[in-house]
Amino acid sequence: MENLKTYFYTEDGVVKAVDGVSFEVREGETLGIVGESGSGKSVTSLSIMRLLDQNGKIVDGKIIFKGRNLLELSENEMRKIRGKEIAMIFQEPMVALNPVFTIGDQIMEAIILHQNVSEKEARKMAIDLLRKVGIPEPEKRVDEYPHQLSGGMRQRAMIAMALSCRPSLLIADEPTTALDVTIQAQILELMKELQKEYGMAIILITHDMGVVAEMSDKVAVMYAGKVVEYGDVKTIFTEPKHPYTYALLESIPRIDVEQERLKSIPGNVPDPLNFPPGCKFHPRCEFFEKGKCDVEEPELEDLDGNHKVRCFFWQKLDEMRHAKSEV
Ligand SMILES: Nc1ncnc2c1ncn2[C@@H]1O[C@H](COP(=O)(O)OP(=O)(O)OP(=O)(O)O)[C@@H](O)[C@H]1O
Repeated sequence: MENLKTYFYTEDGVVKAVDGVSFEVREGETLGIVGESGSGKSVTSLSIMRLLDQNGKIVDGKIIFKGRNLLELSENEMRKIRGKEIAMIFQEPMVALNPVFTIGDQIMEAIILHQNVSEKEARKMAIDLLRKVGIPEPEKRVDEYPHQLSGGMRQRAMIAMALSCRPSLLIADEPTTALDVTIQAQILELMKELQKEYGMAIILITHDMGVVAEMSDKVAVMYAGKVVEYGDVKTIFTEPKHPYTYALLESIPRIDVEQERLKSIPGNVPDPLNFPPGCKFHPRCEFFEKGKCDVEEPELEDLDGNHKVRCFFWQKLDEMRHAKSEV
């Protein structure tokens, strides 16, 4: 993705939901996109699929997938890519699953739409997929309706449907947020196993830094429609440079340190119709400098080719962290 800009045109003004986002994800790799609610994570992924609400428009940028710019394809060509080459799973499987058709019918439909197989073969493939994603008694489950499955099983069924055409890219938007922690761990493990087997790339959207640490190779931290920090997972977790990334990391519960209360980030995500001038994070930032941060917007600075940060004063955070670690 190169300099993607996706705007929404509303009665109250223009919402710059995604404003100049760039990243890269390769075969077999997982990119985590992390940030609070409203930072533009979902709009970024819906832009890749070109499935925006009516009032949304991609106004600039490129999305190069296997050498082709998705933004230049006709709707017909795009339809061949959706679901076959690029698949998506969501937090709430009922968004993707139709309540009036059986799980099997829906997986078979996806298979038949993109592959030249008979109904009988498609049914067998659907059963095999359900088995692969860990659904017990798949021969029986294939004829059940979504409401007959538990939340975790529905999530597995949606993954089966998404994987039915062996996509090269899977976009997972908060895939485990609605599940309890043990099921969450199982689903993440399943995604990792399937990724290894299929060699697919994953874009994982989450607000949970724990999930990012578990799953990602690279991380893009988003704030108010922009990437504020980008790097490999180890760098982001051990050497965060942006005060927002640092604050997100500080708000994860830890078992190695005694904590009376979890830290939260003060203030709220800014109103997209009324972003603050300068750096959009400055009203919440402990390193804010008047006359600079509230006036100019920092560029995404490339620190060493692999690590990028959008902050004028990232050295201040470094100094604070190093001073803390010496205590
Ligand atoms: N159809 C729309 N019209 C106007 N604004 C929209 C529309 N769709 C999304 N937005 C706005 O775009 C911004 C980014 O939304 P997005 O859903 O990408 O955030 P997110 O980071 O995925 O948050 P969440 O974790 O809550 O899903 C938000 O301010 C949202 O209100």
